[in-house]
Amino acid sequence: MTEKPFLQAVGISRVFTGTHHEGGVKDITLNIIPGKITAIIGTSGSGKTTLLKLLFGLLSPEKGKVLFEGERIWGPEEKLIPGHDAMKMVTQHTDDLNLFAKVWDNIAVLLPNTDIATKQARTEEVLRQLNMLHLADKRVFDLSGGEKQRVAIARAIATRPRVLLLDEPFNQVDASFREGLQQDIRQIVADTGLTVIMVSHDPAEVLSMADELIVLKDGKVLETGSPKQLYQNPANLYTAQLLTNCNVLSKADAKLLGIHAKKETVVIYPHYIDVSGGWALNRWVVKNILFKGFYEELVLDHDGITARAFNKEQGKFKAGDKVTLKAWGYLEY
Ligand SMILES: Nc1ncnc2c1ncn2[C@@H]1O[C@H](COP(=O)(O)OP(=O)(O)OP(=O)(O)O)[C@@H](O)[C@H]1O
Repeated sequence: MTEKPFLQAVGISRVFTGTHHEGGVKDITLNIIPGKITAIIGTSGSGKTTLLKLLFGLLSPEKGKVLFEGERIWGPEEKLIPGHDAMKMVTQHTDDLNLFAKVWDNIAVLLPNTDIATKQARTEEVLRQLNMLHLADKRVFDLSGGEKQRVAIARAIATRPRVLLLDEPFNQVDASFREGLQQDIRQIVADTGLTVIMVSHDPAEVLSMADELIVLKDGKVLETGSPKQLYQNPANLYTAQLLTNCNVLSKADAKLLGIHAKKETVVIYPHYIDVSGGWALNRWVVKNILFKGFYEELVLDHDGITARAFNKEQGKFKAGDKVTLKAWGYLEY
């Protein structure tokens, strides 16, 4: 017997027609890999949240269907409580928390009273997984935004859903907290086989957290692949620009970095550019130097053409220096 696909979208569309533009998603077919983290990425308005809501059952597709292990996911027009029991969703708003109850009770309340020992053990386990055990007796009201977000995720996984959908869950969380939470979610996925589908704007986040990326453009899937594949070899310029802050030059301008491309548009990641101060081909001028911690970003100009390069030997250049650029890697479109 062949195994049923896990979570599938089959030709789903949901289009919103506005006065100036059309939004939503159009004719999407995809398979979510079980036990992995899939991130949906795309520019603002590309349909990420719409796709997440369709997968979860918060929206009904106009065309096509969403299937969980072969079973249709019903939307709000079709079922009083839409979606599937095996799925839980967390957004950046932690609305469903009981602010005046303790962290412990926010989790425990979701678990059945039939076996108190099991209920206690599960609440403790979930709080431990999210590094919240030391805050168990605090009221949610007194927690920081990042801690509240952890409680929201703990609540979502308490009843052991098989799929967790996250819509920009780390938006309100500061950088240091964010990294810890990302690692904890990766650990939970590794330990429990939970499947996570997340929407994120942050390239660093999706690159380090996801196993699989779905790139959306104008409501359609443009490409899919692992973060490494799509970072190193994106099939589309759009994807390269989503994942990196890259230089995009014309074929003619790229010659100024020693590139002889065949196609019209050349993408060069800033860390693929060597900057040297030799005499021979001093064509570029250092316009600005931005301190970035362990490296600096050089903003360079050549008669109105701008390029950015990273330099780890801080202090080597100053504004106004004439330099030579040599790219040792590039992509062309
Ligand atoms: N309920 C709705 N009614 C009308 N238009 C909608 C509705 N929901 C979404 N849209 C439109 O559909 C498009 C896609 O929206 P969606 O929220 O899915 O995009 P997104 O990629 O998640 O954007 P962002 O990154 O800005 O959150 C947008 O143009 C949006 O205005």
